[in-house]
Amino acid sequence: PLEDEETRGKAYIKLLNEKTATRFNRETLASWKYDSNITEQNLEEQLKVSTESAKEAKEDWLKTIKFDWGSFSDYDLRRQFKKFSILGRSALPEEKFLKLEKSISDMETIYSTAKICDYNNKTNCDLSLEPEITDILATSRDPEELKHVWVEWRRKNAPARELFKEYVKYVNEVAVLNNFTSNTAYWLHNYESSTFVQEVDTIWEQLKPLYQQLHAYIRFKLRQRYGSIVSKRGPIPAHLLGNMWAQSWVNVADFTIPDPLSQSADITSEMVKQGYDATKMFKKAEEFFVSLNLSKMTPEFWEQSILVKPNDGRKLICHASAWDFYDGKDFRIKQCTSVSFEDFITAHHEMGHIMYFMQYRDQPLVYRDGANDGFHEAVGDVMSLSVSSTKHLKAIGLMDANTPDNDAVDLNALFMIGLEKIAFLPFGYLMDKWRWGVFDGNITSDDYNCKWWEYRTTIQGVEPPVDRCEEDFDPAAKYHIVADVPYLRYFVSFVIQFEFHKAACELAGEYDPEDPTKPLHKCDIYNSTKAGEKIAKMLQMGSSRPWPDAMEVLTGQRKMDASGLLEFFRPLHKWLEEQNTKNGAHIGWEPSQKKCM
Ligand SMILES: C=C(C[SeH])C(=O)N1CCC[C@H]1C(=O)O
Ligand SMILES: [Zn+2]
Repeated sequence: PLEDEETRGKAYIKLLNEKTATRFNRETLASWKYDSNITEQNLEEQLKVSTESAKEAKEDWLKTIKFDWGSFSDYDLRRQFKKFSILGRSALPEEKFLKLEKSISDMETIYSTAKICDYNNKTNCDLSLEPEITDILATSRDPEELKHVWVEWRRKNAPARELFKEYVKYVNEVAVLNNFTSNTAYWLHNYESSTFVQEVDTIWEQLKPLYQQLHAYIRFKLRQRYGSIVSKRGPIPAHLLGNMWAQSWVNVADFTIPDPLSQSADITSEMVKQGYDATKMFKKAEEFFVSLNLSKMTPEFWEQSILVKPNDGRKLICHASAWDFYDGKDFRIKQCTSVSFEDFITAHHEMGHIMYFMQYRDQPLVYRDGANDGFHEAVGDVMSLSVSSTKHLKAIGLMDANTPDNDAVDLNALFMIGLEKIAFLPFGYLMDKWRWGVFDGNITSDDYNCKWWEYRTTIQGVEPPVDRCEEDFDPAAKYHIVADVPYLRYFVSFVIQFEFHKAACELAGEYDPEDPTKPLHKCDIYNSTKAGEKIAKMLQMGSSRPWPDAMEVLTGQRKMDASGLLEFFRPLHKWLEEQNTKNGAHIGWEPSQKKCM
């Protein structure tokens, strides 16, 4: 009878969680070994472990689906069985499984080992994305050099096109084997809402006016700086925005900041001056979490993490990442850290992942995940919103303590955060919009690249510095595309992190909607154990309940909405509108004149 089966099911799922944690630990150790040291042997070992693991997963899955778990009375038991009943990639027959794993690791290896030649010294062809090319895009003000690195990086990644086509075929097969219509539906089921894409579209429509104001202002300033290569009314040339993907504009702050006279020395030079190194950056990030009464990093974290690019000549994947080894104590970050404010923020971002891993480590394995993927990306960023406030930068000595506490200084700080957060939104939106089109078959391999540029020009308002064609494959210039990492999580994160920040700031007594002397953008939750307590409670839930239940614990709300972000940037929005009116800047952009054949 059912109650015996439900009792048996409880015992079964407990063992399955423990067995799966051990298997995930073995898999993750093999992946770490390859990602942190790209060699044929480490790849072979990694493929062997994941193939072995897939076989075990399938055997377990065949037992799991035998239970009539849908009729169990216990919600939690049903939820665990439901999650385990989705087998994932292990559903593929072995040789296709291997082909899929290999196509992804081959694409990632092209990306992680690609090098280009130096524009100013053609004999040096040893420039990697991190740190060399990233630094050039951040600091060069020579449009020809910027064009060179932009085009060359894409030329070196175009060979991923054929591998990507094969990847699309196999991930769609995995989706169908798991009873999803395509990989799009498989990715979206993480958000447990049949209307999630509509919710995202609605939020983007609410945020577009703010983005258009920032875009108009930045285009005006770039035209002042670079002249007619920046048009008055067209999209912004993507290579001039200080970032390989134009997804963050913080590196053009020096000539666009609202009040240059009130701008303190840029934080990066302060960090260099004060002898910051990678370890100090991560220790500072840990200090922030500990100030909220959240956990310290484990000894294994400091022993096993890779916080600076190894200089022993090895090849590795430098894209920053945080790792859970599913044993409750081994948690690591791999980041090729440069001493810069941008990387200081990323350090907080990655440590936010580690914090989440630690907070939910006592959950059953199947719940050791974000409430949705956006939650996982938001944790560290919530801390960074406080760290980036003038109040905090002064408190940790990265901004001169004598800097006056006035609106001009606060507007500069708000502008800096806007160059990161507002600029990102259309990019965070279009990355998966394009991939959903590809997985659903609406975008065929004949128009991968020109559809990509259609979205980039119409949604993000940026254009390539030179004409493009279908032989190019510009999406592969972005890590997440070649590494099979969904991207909607970052758009979701950039919206909900302001809801979390707003709730945390109220708990910390740092923000009061009725008190104009406590606006949201001046809030710093540092040392607020009250805020920390609620954040911890939300994180401890992992994915044990649908994400609105987790959000409700911290914010009292159950919906993703843009009001927190719009409230945070209200003063900047007003200032941008005034500036654009004063400058007669065109709002929005006309179609690009660049070709894509
Ligand atoms: C830092 C990470 C590792 Se989860 C990252 O990929 N991010 C963080 C912000 C957006 C996205 C990107 O770099 O494109
Ligand atoms: Zn992340």
